[in-house]
Amino acid sequence: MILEVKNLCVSVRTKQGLHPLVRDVTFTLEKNHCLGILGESGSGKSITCKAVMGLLDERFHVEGEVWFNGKDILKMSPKERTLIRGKEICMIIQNPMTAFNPLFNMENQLLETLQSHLHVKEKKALLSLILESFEKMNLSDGEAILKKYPHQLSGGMLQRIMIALCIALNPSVIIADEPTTAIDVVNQVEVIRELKKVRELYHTSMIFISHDLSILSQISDAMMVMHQGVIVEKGLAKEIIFSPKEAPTKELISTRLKLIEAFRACVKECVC
Ligand SMILES: Nc1ncnc2c1ncn2[C@@H]1O[C@H](COP(=O)(O)OP(=O)(O)OP(=O)(O)O)[C@@H](O)[C@H]1O
Repeated sequence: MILEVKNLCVSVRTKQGLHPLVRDVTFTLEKNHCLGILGESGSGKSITCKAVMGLLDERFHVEGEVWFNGKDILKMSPKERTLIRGKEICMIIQNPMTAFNPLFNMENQLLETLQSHLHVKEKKALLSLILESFEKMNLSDGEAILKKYPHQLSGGMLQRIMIALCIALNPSVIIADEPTTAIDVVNQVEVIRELKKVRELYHTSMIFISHDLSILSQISDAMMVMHQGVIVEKGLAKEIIFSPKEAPTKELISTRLKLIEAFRACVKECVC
């Protein structure tokens, strides 16, 4: 096991006191496995992962344990956490447009990120590492990409650049928080394909968050379902998909199936 989360509780401070957002979340991430976190919007998926990474600010009250390499991330100093983030645990966020600074070209910001995490100053070595990672992500003409600013690249392209950056950092764990939500369906397929490739090439352990069961089913080994801030079901991905036990899981699966059936009927009507 590479990551163990025990009894994680997250509350937000309000004028009326602490308001609970996530309660008693316990799970493990096995080495070289992908854990899919499924749940409707607002069920607590992102807050859970941000808490795991120690990314929540002082407005939030976090309790529990997050064990990584024999150390509890929640007990670490901010400096120790910064050393783990990026180098050991990388996060791919929902909207790639907000992940990059619009004022700098890709070369400047990718170099800066790699320099700060890898402690390598030599620009030439880092640039070749970036270009190598671009190639692995099927991003052709890497040199031209590096000269571009974020607004000159599509969402799908930026998401693949973010994955390439993760590859260059070679972390033990990647947390992908709805990485396909903000991009079109063609790019969604490509991003999933690239993330699967990362797992095959680097044996990276992964947490993949989504409200879309069809996407999760393509990449997850294990799955846990969240509903209103708690885990309602967890197990092997196949078990959850083929024999869901809890009402929120059944609801998510039947809604997805209804959408697929409605789309099929629509296509059939148009073709006939
Ligand atoms: N900054 C914040 N301040 C207060 N409450 C928040 C904040 N961010 C999230 N929440 C609340 O925490 C709960 C869980 O939100 P979270 O973002 O984890 O949901 P999610 O399952 O990731 O949903 P989505 O798929 O829409 O991203 C929600 O009720 C949300 O309103």
